Amino acid sequence: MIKFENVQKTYPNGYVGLKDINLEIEQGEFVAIIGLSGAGKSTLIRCINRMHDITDGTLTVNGTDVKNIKGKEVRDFRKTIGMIFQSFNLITRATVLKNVMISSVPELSWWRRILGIFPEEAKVTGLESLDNVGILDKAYTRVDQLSGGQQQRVALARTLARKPEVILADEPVAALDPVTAKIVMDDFKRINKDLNISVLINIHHVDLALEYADRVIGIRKGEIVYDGPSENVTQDVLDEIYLKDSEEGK
Ligand SMILES: Nc1ncnc2c1ncn2[C@@H]1O[C@H](COP(=O)(O)OP(=O)(O)OP(=O)(O)O)[C@@H](O)[C@H]1O
Repeated sequence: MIKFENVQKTYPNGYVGLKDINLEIEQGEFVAIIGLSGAGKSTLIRCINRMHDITDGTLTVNGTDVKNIKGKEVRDFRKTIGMIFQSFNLITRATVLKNVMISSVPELSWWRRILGIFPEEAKVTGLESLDNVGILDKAYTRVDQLSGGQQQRVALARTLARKPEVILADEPVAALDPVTAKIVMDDFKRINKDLNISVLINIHHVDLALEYADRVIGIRKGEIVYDGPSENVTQDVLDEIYLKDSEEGK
C-alpha cells in the first residue's frame, strides 16, 4: 500500500508543490492522475520513489517510511518501484534485449556490461518481459530502429525485468499517436491485472484516463480535488479539476 498522510512538498525556492495530501493506494490498483500543467502531478509521483523529498507529513510504501531511508536503503527501495518517462530513456545504439538486461542486473561489473556478458537468468527474465509487452520478436533489434511506441514498450519491459511492486509513469503516452498510445495503455493494463503491479500514471488525455484507470485522482494547485472511481468523473468534476485561475470566482 502507498499511503500519504498530510504530505507537503515545498520546493527550495519556497513554492508549495503539494499541500496536505492524504491518499491510500492498495496493491494492484490502476490510478490515473490528472490535472492542468503545473498542478503537481509529477511532484506527486516523484515523491513516491524519493526522486523528490517530501517536506512534511508521512509517506509509506509497503511499510517503508520513504522520508527516513538513506543510502543503500534508498537504492534497495527504488528497485521495488519502476519508473517510466515520456522520453523512453533507452540506450538507442544497443539491442532491445541488452537494454532490458542492463537494468535487471544493476550490480553487474562494467566490463561485463561492455562485453555484453550477462547471466543466463537475466536473459530469461529479459525475454519474458519482452514477451509480456508483445515485442519478443524485436529482442535482437537495435532500439534506434524501433518506432516510438515500440520504444516505450521496451522501457516498460526493462522496468518489468526488475520485478517491481509499483510502476510510476510520467506522461508515458504523451509523445505517441492515439492508436499507439492505446497499445501502450493496453500493456499497462495487462501488466497491472496479470501481475498485480500497482500502476500510477500521470496523463493529460482524460479519455484514456477514464477508459483505462479504475481510479482517478484530480489535482489542482497541489491539492487533491477529486479522488474516486473513473466512472464517477462527470463534467462537473472535470470543470473543478481543470478550472483555470482566471475562471475562479466567475
Ligand atoms: N524544482 C522545482 N523548484 C521549484 N518549483 C518547482 C520545481 N519543480 C516543479 N516546480 C513547480 O511545481 C509545480 C508542479 O510541477 P509539476 O511538474 O509537478 O506539475 P505537473 O502537474 O506534473 O505539470 P505538467 O503536466 O506540465 O508536467 C509547478 O508550478 C512547477 O513550476
